[in-house]
Amino acid sequence: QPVPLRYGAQYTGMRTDEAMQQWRSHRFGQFIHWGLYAIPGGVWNGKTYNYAAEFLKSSARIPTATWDSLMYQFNPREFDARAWAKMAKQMGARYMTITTKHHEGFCLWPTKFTDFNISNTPFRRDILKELVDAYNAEGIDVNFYYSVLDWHHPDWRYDIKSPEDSVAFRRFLDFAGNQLKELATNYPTVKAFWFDGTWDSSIKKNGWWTLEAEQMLKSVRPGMIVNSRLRADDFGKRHFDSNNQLMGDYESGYERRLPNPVKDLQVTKWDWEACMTVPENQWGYHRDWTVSHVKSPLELLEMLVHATSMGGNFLLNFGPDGNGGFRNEERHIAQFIGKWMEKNGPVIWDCGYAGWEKQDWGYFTRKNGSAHVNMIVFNKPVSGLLKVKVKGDVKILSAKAGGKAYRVEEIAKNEYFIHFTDRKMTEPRVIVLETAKASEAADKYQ
Ligand SMILES: C[C@@H]1N[C@@H](c2cn(-c3ccccc3)nn2)[C@H](O)[C@@H]1O
Repeated sequence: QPVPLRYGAQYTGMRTDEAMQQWRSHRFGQFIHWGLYAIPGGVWNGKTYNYAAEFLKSSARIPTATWDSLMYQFNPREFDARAWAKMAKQMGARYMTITTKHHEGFCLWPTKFTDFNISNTPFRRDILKELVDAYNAEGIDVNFYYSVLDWHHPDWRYDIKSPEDSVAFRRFLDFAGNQLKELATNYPTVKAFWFDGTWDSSIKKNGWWTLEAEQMLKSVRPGMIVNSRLRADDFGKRHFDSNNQLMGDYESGYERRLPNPVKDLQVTKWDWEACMTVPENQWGYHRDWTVSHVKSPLELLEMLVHATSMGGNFLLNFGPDGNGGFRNEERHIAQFIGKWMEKNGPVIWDCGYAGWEKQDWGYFTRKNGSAHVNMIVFNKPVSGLLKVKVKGDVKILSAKAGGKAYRVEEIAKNEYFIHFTDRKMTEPRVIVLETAKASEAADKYQ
C-alpha cells in the first residue's frame, strides 16, 4: 500500500517529450568545474592538500573572509568560450554542464541576489552567458550545475536546531529560489539543472522547497529537466521517495562510479547519468595530479561505452585553471575520445541498452528500435570467439566492422560465436550485428 506523499515523485515512468528524448540521445556530456578554487588549485601557503581541490577552503581551514577575497584575484586572461566549445565539439560531447555556483557560493553570473559574483571581479564579464552562447553555437546544449549548499551565505544552515535557524534558513531558501528563477529566466536556452549539495538535514527537513524549486523551473521553462539529487520527500528520502519512486527526471546518484552491468540492470528502466573525474577525486583544478591515479583516455572511453550500454549518460569532468586554460592531460583525453567518436559516435549517440546479457569481451548498444545491435569489443578472448546470447525471436544474420565481415557461428538456440580475427587491438573495435526474426528463418537447432 503506497505511503501518501505530498513531496514525492510527481510522475512514474520515463518522460517521452522531445526535450527529454534530446537529453537522453546525447549520451555524452562535458562537466566543467570552475570557480575561485581554480586559483589556488589545491595548494595553500606552500602546502599541497590532496583532497578534492574544490574543498580546499575546508581542507586548509581557510576563514571565509580570506577565501572570499580570492574574488578580487579572479581574472582568467586565457578564457575563450569559443575555444572551449570547439574542444568539446571535437570530443563528441553533445551537452555541457557548468558549475554556476559551487559550495563556495561564488557565482559565475552577475546575479542580483549576492555581490559574491563575477561582476565584482577584475574579469567582470558574464562567463555564463559567454559559455552558453559559444556552446550553443557549436550545437551543444548547456545545463546548469547549482549547489544548494553555500559556504558563503550567512543564512545557510546544515541543520535546523532552533527557531533562529528556521528563520535564517527560510531566508536562504528564498535566496536560492530567486537565483534559480534568475538563471532559468536570463539564460533561456538552458536545458537542465544539475543540483548538488542537498544531502544536509536542513534540506531533508524542507522537502516542500525542493518540489517547489523543480516546479518553478518547469513553469519558467516548460520541458526543463531536473536531476534526482535535488529532491527530498516528506520523510527526507532522497533520489527515490518513500514509495521507491524516482524523483526528478533522471537518477544522478552515480558520482565517480558506474552501475554494475550485471547486478544493477534496474537502471535500464529509467533515465540516469554518471559523472566522472579524470583524477581519482578532483573536480576543480588541482596543480598536482601526481597525488592520485589519473584515468587514461581508454579507461574513460570504456566508461562512456559502459554507460551507454546501460541506457545512461556519461558526464566527463574538466577543471580549467584560474587563467581559463585546460591541462594537457585533459586536452589529450578530449582529442583521443574525439578521434574514436568521429568514427564510432553512431554507436553512442541516440543509442542505449540492447537488452542482451553482458559478455566479457565488452558491451552491446542499440539505436532506438533498431534491428542492428552494436558490439564494442574491449577484450579480445584467447579463444578468438566472441560469445553473443540473443534474447527472444532473434537470429543474427551478419557481423560487420566497416567493410570487414566476421564469421557468425550459431552454437545453440539463441547462442552464437563471432569469430574475431583481429590481430593487435589498439582501440575498442565496433562490430555491427544485423538481426532478423528467427521465426522467419530456418531454425538449425530444435
Ligand atoms: C559533483 C561533485 N559533488 C561534489 C561533492 C562531493 N561531495 C562529497 C562529500 C563527502 C563524501 C562524498 C562526496 N561533496 N560535494 C563535488 O565537489 C563535485 O561537485
